[in-house]
Amino acid sequence: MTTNDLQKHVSGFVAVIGRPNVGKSTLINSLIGQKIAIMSDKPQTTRNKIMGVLTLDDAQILFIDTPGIHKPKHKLGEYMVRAAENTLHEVDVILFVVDATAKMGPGEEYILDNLSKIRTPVILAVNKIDQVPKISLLPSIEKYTTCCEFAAVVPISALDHTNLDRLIAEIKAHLTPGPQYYPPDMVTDQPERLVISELIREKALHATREEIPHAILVDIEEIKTRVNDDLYVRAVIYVERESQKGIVIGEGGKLLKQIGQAARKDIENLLGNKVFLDLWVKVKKDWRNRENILKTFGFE
Ligand SMILES: Nc1nc2c(ncn2[C@@H]2O[C@H](COP(=O)(O)OP(=O)(O)OP(=O)(O)O)[C@@H](O)[C@H]2O)c(=O)[nH]1
Repeated sequence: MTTNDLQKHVSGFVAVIGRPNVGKSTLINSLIGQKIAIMSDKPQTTRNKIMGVLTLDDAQILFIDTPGIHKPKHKLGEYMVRAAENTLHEVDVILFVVDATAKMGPGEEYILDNLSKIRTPVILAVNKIDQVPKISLLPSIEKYTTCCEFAAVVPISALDHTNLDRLIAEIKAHLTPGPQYYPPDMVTDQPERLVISELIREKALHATREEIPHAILVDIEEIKTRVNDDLYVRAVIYVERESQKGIVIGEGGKLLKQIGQAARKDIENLLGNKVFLDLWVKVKKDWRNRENILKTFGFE
């Protein structure tokens, strides 16, 4: 990059917020083009902040995928809300993602109320427009624009990649000249173990469907590089009750094996190494309400 290019180069942080299930992970994945954030059909699965880095010729955008803001129900919920709110003060732009197929509800009102206390510019991304007729789009957008001021409003489909260029342009307009923080080939600054635990969690949630809503926590106990750069990973899936342990393991260990195989494939794709995944299931009663356990897993 020449000095002249550097002067034109902008960079900054963007917090992606929105009610669970509006499509934040899908959007980040579509923008960055690589699977880094957890995806699930169930709400509130994004528990850790996963950062994706979009490197363009003239800009570098660092996305922070904040955990879904919602009213705290337990300690983990409180952590998520606090972390998200702190982040919002520090970023250059807030990307508020809403679902065009759903009415504006208490979840959005709660977020809007929080946003009104923050001076960071907010871009409203109205997602899933592939699912709604054009005629009903405007009235639903107006619900938001009449009550709040946005730096921009961009209707998008994260799934179909519709209007994502415009979204990027709007984001770029709010960034200031700055350096490339990360090398261009870097898509996430998360430690390997966080990404690996997210992938395992995603597979476990997917495999157990409705039976274990959010009672799963994954801890990576060990990562070791073996000969030929093969990776050995020992991970524990923590559940809250003995009965849930049985569900995750499945008959004759069938389900756990399935979770392990699916996760291993994704980890190998992501890291480009052959992986040996040593997967365990353990019970830790009521982990959601224990602050020290949260700390152990890196939730400061
Ligand atoms: N039709 C349609 N579906 C979408 C679009 N974007 C996301 N989805 C779907 O919406 C569901 C939720 O998407 P996610 O990306 O997991 O949502 P999220 O906001 O990250 O959810 P949390 O992590 O729980 O906060 C998934 O089934 C996606 O496939 C879109 O543009 N169009």
